[in-house]
Amino acid sequence: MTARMLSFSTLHWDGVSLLCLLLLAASPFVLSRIYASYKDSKTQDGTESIDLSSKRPPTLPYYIPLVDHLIQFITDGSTLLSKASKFCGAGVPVRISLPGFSSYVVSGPEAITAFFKNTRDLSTTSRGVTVIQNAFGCPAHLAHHFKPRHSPDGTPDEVEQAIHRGVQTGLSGPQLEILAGKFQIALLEKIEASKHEIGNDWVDIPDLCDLVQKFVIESVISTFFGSYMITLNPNIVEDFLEFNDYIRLLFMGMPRWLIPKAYNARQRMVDSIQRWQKHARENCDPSTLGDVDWEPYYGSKFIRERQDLLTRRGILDEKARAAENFANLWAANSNSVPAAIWFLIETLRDDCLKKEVCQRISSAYLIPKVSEKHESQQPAFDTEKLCNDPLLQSVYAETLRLRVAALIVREAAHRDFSFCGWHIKKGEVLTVSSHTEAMNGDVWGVGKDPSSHSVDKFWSHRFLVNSADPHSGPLLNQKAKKAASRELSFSTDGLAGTWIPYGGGRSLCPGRHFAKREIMLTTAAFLTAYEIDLDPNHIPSVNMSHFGFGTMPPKGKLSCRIRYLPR
Ligand code: HEM
Repeated sequence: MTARMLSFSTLHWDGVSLLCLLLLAASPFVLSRIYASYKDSKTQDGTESIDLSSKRPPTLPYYIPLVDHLIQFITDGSTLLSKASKFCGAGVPVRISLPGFSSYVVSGPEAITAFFKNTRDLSTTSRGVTVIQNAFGCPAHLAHHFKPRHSPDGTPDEVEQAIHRGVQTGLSGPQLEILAGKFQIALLEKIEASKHEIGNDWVDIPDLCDLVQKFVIESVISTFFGSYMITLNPNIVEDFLEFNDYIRLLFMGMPRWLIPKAYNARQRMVDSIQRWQKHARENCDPSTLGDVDWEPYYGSKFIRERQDLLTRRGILDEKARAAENFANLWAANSNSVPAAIWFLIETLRDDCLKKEVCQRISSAYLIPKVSEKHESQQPAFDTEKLCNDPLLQSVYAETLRLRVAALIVREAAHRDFSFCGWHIKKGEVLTVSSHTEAMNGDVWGVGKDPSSHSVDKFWSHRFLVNSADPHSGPLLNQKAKKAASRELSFSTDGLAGTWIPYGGGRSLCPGRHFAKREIMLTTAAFLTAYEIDLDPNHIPSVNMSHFGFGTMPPKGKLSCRIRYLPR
């Protein structure tokens, strides 16, 4: 069997056999590890209590020393994280261990709120450097440039603060609305152009996701990076999707000889981005652009200013700059695109919901003025109206609750400290799992009929509160409201530390406002332009292999028939 024919899991088990042989050779060491594992398992079945006086958090038991929790993390990360969160109950950090890396899993709303608030002791230091190198191809000797820099008092230095401010202002306020408008126009143009292939008669297509992600990713890329990023690199969407399929293995630093296709896809992406950087540098002088919000070379003001910040940070090498631009391109697409697809799928799967959603969308449809010659050059939807609609917001929040599985990581960068009464040493890492909290049956509301709306199922109305109905709303124990009204309102009240698809604290995802607009506009544009019939015999399932890396996409292909709606 050649290395190419081996699946990753086969390889892994071969590795395990090899490890067993090595373990025999190193038996004294192994025995002590097995004893440690046995000790931990005793604490689990309650025959020996955890030594609270040491104030060191417990470890989740594992049975194969050296491999520790690796196999379970790879094969079923969701169950591993859930076990860790239940091991000693909410609020007790529990250590899980992978070869060369270990982390304490933090669970429960109070502990997670403390985790996000403690920006003094917990920072994001280590991950950026490893990720920019492993996943985005920054040359190893330059990766240290991406280490956040601090002033002597431990606070981020001037350039770090400028980067943070740049992301916040570039993705909110007036710039956000410009980006959302650009995105909407780009998407509508692609849908309009598809009329040549999808006419008024039904067409069978093998995978709806392919169609949606092609249109949405291209629109996001041209919104942020300018139209030349696409014209210079016509295969960028395909390369991105292939790269993204391997993201987990790349993040983990899997060597090239094991995953050559991943490295090739990554290289094509880096080459494309470098081509774009060179083209923009040669054809556009940013110093002449002043306050321009968008132009075709660098795209958005946000990305243009980011290039200047890279220079101020001393990152001059083109490959290192490409790695950072690549990281931004990935952040802008990897989570929101599958989330947009899920929003559309859930709406299409339920006729009643589809009817309601279509009504809300049509009330946000802006009737084009007769004087407007180029209809497709104008936004068609009132984005604010879409984003404030209670039902659409509930579908959006429920989609993220169910499909986002982000592992939010912080490090005790500066010193030992006490976390919820437990001693964490300098350099140790703490992790929060958004999906584990999203599945916490002690917190989430399940309506009047818990079996239909259990936490593992999609329920479009979960985030809608009817103050006259104590069973409504996202919380199991919804607090009674003063004035009883039958009107449904969207609410995430009481969900701090529980609904956390965007992380929290200082690193709370700055792209969340754009993502919300992108997700809603995608469904609005598709449902207005097309009639889509999903295959009723196919129930879409979730690709859990993306667990830990943000939004988990649908698994496999989603065949459907589609036609352009006559207007
Ligand atoms: C459904 C869509 C999205 C989800 C679920 C998501 C989730 C996340 C999460 C969990 C983090 C880490 C937060 C933390 O450490 O506390 C993050 C960070 C980040 N996201 Fe998003 N994101 C989404 C969309 C976007 C978009 C559309 C953009 C850009 C346009 C973006 C840009 C970023 C950036 C730049 C960071 C790093 C922030 C920092 O380290 O300070 N995200 N995102």
